[in-house]
Amino acid sequence: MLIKVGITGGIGSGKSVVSRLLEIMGIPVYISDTEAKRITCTDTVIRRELCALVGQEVFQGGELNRTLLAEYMFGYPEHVKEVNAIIHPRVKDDFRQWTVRFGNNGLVGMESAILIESGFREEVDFLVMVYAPLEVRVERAMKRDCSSRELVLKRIEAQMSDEAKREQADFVIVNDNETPLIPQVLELISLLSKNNHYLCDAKK
Ligand SMILES: CC(C)(COP(=O)(O)OP(=O)(O)OC[C@H]1O[C@@H](n2cnc3c(N)ncnc32)[C@H](O)[C@@H]1O)[C@@H](O)C(=O)NCCC(=O)NCCS
Ligand SMILES: Nc1ncnc2c1ncn2[C@@H]1O[C@H](COP(=O)(O)OP(=O)(O)OP(=O)(O)O)[C@@H](O)[C@H]1O
Repeated sequence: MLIKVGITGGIGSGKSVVSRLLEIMGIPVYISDTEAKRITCTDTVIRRELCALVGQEVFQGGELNRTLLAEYMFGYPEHVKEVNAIIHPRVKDDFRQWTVRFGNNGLVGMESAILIESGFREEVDFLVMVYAPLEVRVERAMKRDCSSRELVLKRIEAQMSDEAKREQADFVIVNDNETPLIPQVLELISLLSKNNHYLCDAKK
């Protein structure tokens, strides 16, 4: 059986770092945000529906007007729902098609900050939450995005809380700059792949 593991966590928790480690260890990971952005720019049905919802200007010269879409969405939870109802079903289909290429064995990942909110929980067999304390996340996001504390906190407030994510998760990876990260990722792989055998028996 192909085992699908979801990787979620708030801004700056370290999802991308964990996904990268999994990829280095040979586990393909579907990065939902990247794929959602690709699909949004290429899918004609999404284009048509987004134009009908937001206005024709949402695509300019064939390119998505990210500023306009961001202005339309952020701060308006109803708008976020409407936009996600257009984009996320296509992402779900794309993820399902992506998994087919890996056959019926092994382990694959799906990374998304909004995995639970987007209704992708049922798409994965296990869910891992990457956790870091609030202050660590704020510092990391500010440094990475050259962002202000206020902006990072505003984005954090708009996301589902860590407590709510933890309730839905099967495992927590602590990425707090103190707990060693790689042993946790190795243990996760080992736990999830206990039925996958890679080593040949020397006696057979
Ligand atoms: C709306 C867009 C144009 C804004 O782009 P921008 O470069 O300004 O912001 P960025 O992508 O860095 O996102 C900013 C923050 O908003 C959150 N966010 C992004 N998209 C969504 C979404 N669809 N629903 C809820 N939160 C979102 C991100 O987690 C991030 O913390 C862009 O995020 C987008 O194309 N989103 C659609 C893709 C998507 O649904 N991604 C979410 C993961 S599946
Ligand atoms: N254990 C760590 N040690 C040092 N730096 C780290 C560690 N974990 C994450 N970082 C750094 O913190 C920043 C945020 O990490 P990352 O991009 O993986 O978070 P994320 O959860 O994917 O965030 P977002 O949802 O905003 O994309 C990055 O610059 C990353 O290199």
